[in-house]
Amino acid sequence: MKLRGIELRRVSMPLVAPFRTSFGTQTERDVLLLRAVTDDAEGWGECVALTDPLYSPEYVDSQQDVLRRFLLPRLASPEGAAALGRSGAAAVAGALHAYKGHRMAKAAVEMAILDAELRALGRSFGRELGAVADRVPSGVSVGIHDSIPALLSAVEGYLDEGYARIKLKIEPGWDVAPVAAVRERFGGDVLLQVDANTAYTLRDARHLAKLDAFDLLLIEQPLEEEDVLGHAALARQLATPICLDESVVSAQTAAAAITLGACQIINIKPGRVGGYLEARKIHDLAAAHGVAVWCGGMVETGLGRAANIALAALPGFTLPGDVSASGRFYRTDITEPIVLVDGHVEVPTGPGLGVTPIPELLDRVTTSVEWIPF
Ligand SMILES: CSCC[C@@H](NC(=O)CCC(=O)O)C(=O)O
Ligand SMILES: [Mg+2]
Repeated sequence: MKLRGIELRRVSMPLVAPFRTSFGTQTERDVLLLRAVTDDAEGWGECVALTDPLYSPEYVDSQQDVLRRFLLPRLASPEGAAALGRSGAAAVAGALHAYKGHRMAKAAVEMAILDAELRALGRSFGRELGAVADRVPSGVSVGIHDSIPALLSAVEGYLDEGYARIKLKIEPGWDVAPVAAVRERFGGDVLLQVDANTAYTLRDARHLAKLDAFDLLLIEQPLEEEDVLGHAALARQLATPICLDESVVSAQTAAAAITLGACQIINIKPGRVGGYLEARKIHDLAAAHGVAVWCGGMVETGLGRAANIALAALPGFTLPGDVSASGRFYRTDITEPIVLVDGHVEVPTGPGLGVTPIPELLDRVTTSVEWIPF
């Protein structure tokens, strides 16, 4: 693997509707894409950092900066180039380990190099990661709405589209009532879960226990990301399984959370944990402990979406993921749109990601391009 350089490209994609969570409302996605150019092929990576550091410490400008000033020069150094020459994408995490954090930037560069490597080999992401299915069920994430009727209308639309599972964003003041209304309107058979994005504290335990009445699959990240012991205490007070998202940033933190009883389920997001190879490690670790995992989403373009679907096809991903169709968030994706068929999305079979940006669509949303030569 000889890397000639990496393009840092920013694209701005309007969302089809505002997406409100406990930490804010998004109306467009400012995405950092990486294009790795090697002697044998080109590969694409997607950095999932949001515009503001409200989901995690990373924000998109910080990730472009850390790539430009630290991560890419390290990979371009003689040691980095030698490691890449020997082991390709498998060398990226080790080569960048000295730099703390910035996992979303590290994940994006590993993804781009892995994509180039696999395209050159003619091997798909799914084949490389260990996919055991050619399609996976898709859940859908539903934001906080202005009213219960508006929420019910949105949920009805997603159920009509065939989504296999409904996830409701919640926050203090918008939790028990919307969940009860969805259960009342659509019945007990709908697979239903909630995501608080760290909005509660342990003092809310008795209130959160009211959600036990609604047969939820899980409660995702109720407490702040570093409160692992708080999640363990909360798990002892709730019947509904606790699922961690923001708290799990590596296989190490996944092991600690499982051992401490802080979670019974894990939402795996490759960008959050530093890449698809670390994501697979967490999948393997969770399986060894009998912990179910599912693939989370960060409102990715079709590039990240395609890679997530390949990951979601691994055997331990036993719950529907946030791997929804492109149309959930975007009127026009930068790739061929990912579509929902009978509640499932197809695992791409082509080399690498199996999808590539459509040049004219990519150019239409591009806001900047920066070339980093190696
Ligand atoms: C902008 S919200 C991103 C984080 C959120 N992601 C989703 O709700 C799923 C988004 C998607 O389907 O891509 C989560 O905490 O799980
Ligand atoms: Mg979440």
